[in-house]
Amino acid sequence: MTIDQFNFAGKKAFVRVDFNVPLDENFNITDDTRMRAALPTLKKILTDGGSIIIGSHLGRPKGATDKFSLKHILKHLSDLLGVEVQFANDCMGEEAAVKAAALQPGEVLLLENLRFYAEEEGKPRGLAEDATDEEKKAAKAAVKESQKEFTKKLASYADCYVNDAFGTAHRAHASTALIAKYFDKDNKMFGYLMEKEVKAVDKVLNDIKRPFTAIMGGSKVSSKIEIIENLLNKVDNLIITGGMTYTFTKAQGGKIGLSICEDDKLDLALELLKKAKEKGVNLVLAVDAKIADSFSNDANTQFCKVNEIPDGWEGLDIGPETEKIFAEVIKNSKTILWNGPTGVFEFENFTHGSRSVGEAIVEATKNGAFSLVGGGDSVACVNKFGLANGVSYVSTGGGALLEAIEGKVLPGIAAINE
Ligand SMILES: Nc1ncnc2c1ncn2[C@@H]1O[C@H](COP(=O)(O)OP(=O)(O)O)[C@@H](O)[C@H]1O
Ligand SMILES: O=C(OP(=O)(O)O)[C@H](O)COP(=O)(O)O
Repeated sequence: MTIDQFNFAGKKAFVRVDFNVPLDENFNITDDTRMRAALPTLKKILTDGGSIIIGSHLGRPKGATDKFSLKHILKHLSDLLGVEVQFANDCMGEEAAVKAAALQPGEVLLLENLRFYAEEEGKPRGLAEDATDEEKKAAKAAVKESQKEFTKKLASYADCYVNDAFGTAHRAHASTALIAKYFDKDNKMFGYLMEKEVKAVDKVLNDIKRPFTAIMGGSKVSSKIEIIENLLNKVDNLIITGGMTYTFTKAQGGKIGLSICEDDKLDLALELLKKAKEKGVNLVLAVDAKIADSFSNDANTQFCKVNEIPDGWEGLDIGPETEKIFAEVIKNSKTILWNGPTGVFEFENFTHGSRSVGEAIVEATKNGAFSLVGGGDSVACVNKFGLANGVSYVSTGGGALLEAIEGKVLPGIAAINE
């Protein structure tokens, strides 16, 4: 079933989108690409005469907090759609059920952040640090059990299910995967964005022009480091940058000061370095860093070798030597995949590295390379630097894009196809 074949007239659609957009300290949206990307699907449903219940997450909350409330995006969503979008303060409460039931054709209801409930991810929360294995097992079983009710309730709001959340398609969560089984095959489908993203990934995978370079940065070290091993089977060059750098530097015995690091991934980092060598993949790491004496745009800064960061300082961007090395590799590539900034690009003083990587990608693209940039923050980055038109394809997925390129079947996609 494709969305084009479906007539939504008189139907209520539960649409899972990825509105996990970057917000500034005043809760202003700094990049709305992910919201705009879902508009064709939302508009098609409304034009057909359907109504919509929108489900999304925002950030990685560990419970209900104002900081991660989707009410911050409500007004902008109404503006983009040209419809006064209603809001349910709790995706599970009575209010959500009543408002969903009362929706008339052309109306839209946005549910509060689904991740305010542990059931969305299906992982227990609030476990004591010293919890025993037995307690952990019991907590996991309990949340898995209550997840069924949670999923069923979400499904009960609608007649059909549309998954348009490519950015979250690599998560086997209640609203991205489990929910699909509550709809028969004629009432569940991908939205336009999902269709477009899957086609773009297929295009790359079916015809990889070499050298193929992947650039992985950002701050989601633990989820992305796991992806590297499979990517090593696909790429010729792998540039590791951003927050991921320091786990590799520390693993090799370097001094990283206060830089972000995943201590339980040090062995994995060493193993990946070894595997890259065995497979003949050129794994490129930073040699220098722009360091700061606090996590702030106004911090004192200096450049130093990446493995000689003094105590009390942290690496917030790459240094000029590294920029040159990265640019050289990128400019000699024919396929380029970028996910994750080289530094804390939200702070003006730490944008230089990400900008230089973006510019090198644009130059390579001008010279015939096919370039893909993906991820909420990476896309915000290329937009901020005015480089989006110079890359071949901008994806709303970061981790999802990497996993799709890795060759994995994403749970959000499998759930609809099964
Ligand atoms: N050295 C670093 N230290 C701390 N945070 C970093 C560092 N480099 C990049 N980041 C942060 O990584 C975030 C983006 O990471 P991520 O979510 O993995 O990317 P994307 O959304 O593009 O997939 C940005 O908020 C940026 O500030
Ligand atoms: O922003 C997202 O992913 P990305 O940072 O890899 O682009 C998605 O919304 C998924 O979020 P998650 O990585 O917290 O599951």
